This record gives sequence, C-alpha cells and structure tokens, in this order.
Amino acid sequence: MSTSEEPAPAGVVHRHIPPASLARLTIYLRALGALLADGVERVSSDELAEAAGVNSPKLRKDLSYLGSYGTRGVGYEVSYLSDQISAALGLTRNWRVAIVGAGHLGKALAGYPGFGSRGFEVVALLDADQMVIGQEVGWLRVSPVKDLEGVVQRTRANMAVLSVPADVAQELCDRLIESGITSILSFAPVVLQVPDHVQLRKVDMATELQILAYHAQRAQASEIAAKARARLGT
Ligand SMILES: NC(=O)c1ccc[n+]([C@@H]2O[C@H](COP(=O)([O-])OP(=O)(O)OC[C@H]3O[C@@H](n4cnc5c(N)ncnc54)[C@H](O)[C@@H]3O)[C@@H](O)[C@H]2O)c1
Repeated sequence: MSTSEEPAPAGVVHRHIPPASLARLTIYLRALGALLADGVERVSSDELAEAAGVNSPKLRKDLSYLGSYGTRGVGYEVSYLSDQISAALGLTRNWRVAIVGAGHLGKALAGYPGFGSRGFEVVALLDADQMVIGQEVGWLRVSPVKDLEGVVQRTRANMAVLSVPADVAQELCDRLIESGITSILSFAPVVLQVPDHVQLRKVDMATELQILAYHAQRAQASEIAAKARARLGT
C-alpha cells in the first residue's frame, strides 16, 4: 500500500509555506499533541481535519508543503507527522526568548506556562524602571535593560519579544539586533525598521479587533438582508 501520506523525511528542505497554511500547521500541531496525549498512534486526514476545525482538502494541501500528498485510507502516523510539522516550523530548535518590557503585557507573557510545551523558553525579562527591576515573575527576576547585551549573551537568547512603549521600541529593537537576535515579535504600536536578515512579526490586537468588527458587521448586514428578502418573499 502506498505510504504517500507520510511527509518528507527529516532534513528535507521544505517548500515556501504560505502564511495561512503556516498558521494552520500550528493548529494541526496542537491537535496532534492532544492525540498523542490520548495515546492515538494513527489518524486519518478527515479525523485530523475535524480535530483542527478545517476541511480535509485544505489539510491535505497544507501538509503537501511538507511533502505529503495524502493518499486516502492510509492515515498519518501521529508522532511522525507531529515531528515533521515541528521541524518545518523550526520548533525542533531550542528557542530561548528574552522579553523586553516587564509591564502588564511582558509580565503576563513571562508568566504564561504554555510556551514551554510549544518549544519556547522565556529566559529573560528586562525593564528600565527601577521599581520593576529585581521583581520576581515566575522563576525569572527582571533584569535592567541597560545590561541587555550581556543578558542576551549570558542567557543565549535567540528570540525576543518587545512589550515596551512605542517611543523606545526602535532603539531596543536595534540593540537586540546588535546583540545577535534575528527573530523579534513586537507588540509596540509602531513601524519598526529591521535589516533583511531579521525576522520581525508584529502583533496588533486593535487591528484584529477591527477586522473582527468588520466581519461581524457584514454578517449582521447579510442577516438583515436575508430577513428582508424572506419578508418580501423574494
Ligand atoms: N499589540 C497589541 O495587541 C498590544 C496590546 C496591548 C499592549 N500593546 C503595546 O505593548 C506595549 C506594552 O504594553 P503594556 O500594557 O505592557 O504597557 P506597560 O506600560 O504596562 O509596560 C511597559 C513596560 O515597558 C517598560 N519600559 C519603558 N521604557 C523602557 C525601555 N527603554 N527599556 C525597557 N523597558 C522599558 C516600562 O517600565 C514598563 O514596565 C505598549 O507599547 C502597548 O501599546 C500592544
């Protein structure tokens, strides 16, 4: 029987994965993690698609970026597929995250217990405020941002989160890059300039809420239109 549902072996360079598929791969990974925890060894496309809340063709297309073309009836080996998605997402690497800005957001992120199981270890939390420096957040102690370069070196951080006010974000972003960090997630509401070799992602909840509001408004408008059509019998 064909095993073409199995993804490409480890070490294979994956094709460029479109952002929407990339986002869904993280959902499959979480679903596979739950199946693994339940002792499930194999899963069909349909079952995995249902667990991840997508349709099977979309799942098969997404997994095809890993070299899997989905032959019906064979099923995926849960732990193997989980490893392959982790490898494609770069999660087999040990990500060590430094959080710059230990305010509301920084502390909440540093205290979140769910990162470890997803391959991210928060190794440092930094701030400029003397009242905040030295505070304990979980097992971390807030370090002074003036020592950022040394902290990055000592903790071997290779990823950073910026949870600082907008007006200091660029300067801190530059210092992180000079310290050797090339993957940065920024919450600061400002456009940051980074060189080509640096991966910068921005989280903007206000934009997400605006998009949500737009969809809610459209859904409401089409519901009103449908009711009006029903009333008129058209
Ligand atoms: N993207 C989003 O969805 C989203 C949501 C909430 C907040 N934010 C943004 O995230 C950032 C943090 O929000 P917050 O609510 O935690 O704010 P906060 O004021 O509670 O925390 C900011 C922290 O940054 C520290 N700080 C200031 N200057 C610094 C510097 N030069 N070096 C190091 N630390 C410095 C402050 O001392 C403070 O502890 C803000 O820019 C905010 O606008 C974004």
